Amino acid sequence: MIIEYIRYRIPDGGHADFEAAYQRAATSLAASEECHDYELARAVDEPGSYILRIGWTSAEAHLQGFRRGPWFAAFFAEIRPYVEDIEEMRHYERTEVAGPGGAVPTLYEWAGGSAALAKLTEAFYAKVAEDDVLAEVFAGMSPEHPAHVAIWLGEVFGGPAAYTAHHGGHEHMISRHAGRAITETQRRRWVSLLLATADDVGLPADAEFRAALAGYLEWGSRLAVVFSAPDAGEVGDQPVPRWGWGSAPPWSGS
Ligand code: HEM
Repeated sequence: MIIEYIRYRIPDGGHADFEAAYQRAATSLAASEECHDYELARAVDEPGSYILRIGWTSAEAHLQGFRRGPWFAAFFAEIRPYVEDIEEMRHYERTEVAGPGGAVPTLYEWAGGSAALAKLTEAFYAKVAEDDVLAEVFAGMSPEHPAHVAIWLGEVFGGPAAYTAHHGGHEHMISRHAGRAITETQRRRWVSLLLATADDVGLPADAEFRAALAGYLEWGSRLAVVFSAPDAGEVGDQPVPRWGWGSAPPWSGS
């Protein structure tokens, strides 16, 4: 994705009209298939300074697609009066420097850290050993497996990158599923048993945490099925994924 930043300096007395014009122009952005997302922010310490951020699928999609497409005329009609107020208009690309700050707890912290995740996977794989669908799948499981999965989950949920540092990272995890031909029945049982175990061991039961946990388990387990298929291709070197709160951040009670 390419990010376009447009900085405006709007003279006194014109701020409300400017924002209203962009509110109308935004319907064209929302409808454009080249536009990923957009956001207009106003400076709090320098009234009249605005920054518009638009995520485009690519610079070419913006310049060749949007500008020549069906939505541009209506968009430009709204913002044309403010073209002279533009101070900067550039396309940017993301760098590796990005991440969440400390204001929102990670899922790892919310869950209770490494001890809580280790308790979860210990209890889970004890149940797996007794399960009519899963026992056979994990019959040859190494004794360290529960601890390793807890370390994996910890890294995915924003804790220490210990699986990457000490356990072979993403590539190793993928290799442990390769060729196992995990079925949909096995996957579904794996997820439902793990969610039930989350209740048993007392992981936070709030709606936001459980939605994020269930979302990751659905996503990850479906990928495990894909990677375990006999005809699965090479995955290549990738970082361990990170999973966050998604659309429902932790409830602060206000
Ligand atoms: C979100 C979903 C999943 C995650 C995060 C996950 C995580 C992992 C990890 C980290 C390992 C490697 C452990 C190590 O380093 O020793 C592993 C291995 C394994 N996983 Fe999964 N897994 C998932 C889904 C599944 C499912 C759905 C199945 C089957 C129903 C499955 C079956 C296995 C098996 C059989 C192994 C090898 C165990 C051993 O021999 O030690 N996994 N998994």
